Amino acid sequence: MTDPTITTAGTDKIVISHATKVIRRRTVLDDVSLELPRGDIYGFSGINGSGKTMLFRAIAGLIHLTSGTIDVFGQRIGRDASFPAGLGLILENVGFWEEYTGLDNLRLLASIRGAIGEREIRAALERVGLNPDDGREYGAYSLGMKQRLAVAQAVMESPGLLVLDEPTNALDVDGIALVCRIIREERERGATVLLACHNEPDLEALFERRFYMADGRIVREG
Ligand SMILES: Nc1ncnc2c1ncn2[C@@H]1O[C@H](COP(=O)(O)OP(=O)(O)OP(=O)(O)O)[C@@H](O)[C@H]1O
Repeated sequence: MTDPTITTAGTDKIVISHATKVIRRRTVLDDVSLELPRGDIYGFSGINGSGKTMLFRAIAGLIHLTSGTIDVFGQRIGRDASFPAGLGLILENVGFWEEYTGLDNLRLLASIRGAIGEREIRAALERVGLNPDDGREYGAYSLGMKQRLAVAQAVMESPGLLVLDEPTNALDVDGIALVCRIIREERERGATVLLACHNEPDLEALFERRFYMADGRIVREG
């Protein structure tokens, strides 16, 4: 029998309805409503503090909305699921273990879901140009290597939804081109991609729809 608490409408889209978040009497997300069909690359632009990261945190289930709802492919976040099933995430301040190598970091993260094994983990590292057998600890990585590892962990489980907040931070020209290629490949695989960035023409060229945010609101599309 179908569980009546599971939302079945909109299984092929992300539906954000009047999403509002107030933190210490400041409205940081203000009545955001969007429908994002599965399978496209959606870009979010806006000045610092306009609410892109807050929106991404809400979609990822990392913050609870003050009011409004977010349904990801038919699952209401915070009710049917704590976070979207099959989520790959890059957000600032999402940490790795400093004293472990990149490979050991990914092994630990992969062990949470148990969905992939050693072969996929190594392939994810190679895909972002990191050597799986590099013995250095994460704490000794350069900023660009750290960002590459963040991309590897986001894509390693072939997620259905990629939420990428400034995924090319700290990357050189080659790194940016590589991440753009990976995002394009992920989209071709069928992933839906939400992407926030600042003046990154290479990333912006990937956007299929683009939303501008200001003061916690979507102010325009285009
Ligand atoms: N933990 C917090 N407590 C209170 N306010 C916060 C917190 N985190 C963010 N904010 C506020 O929420 C608003 C939206 O911030 P957010 O990080 O979503 O912006 P952004 O568009 O991602 O900016 P950036 O381009 O700098 O990453 C800002 O005014 C910020 O000061």
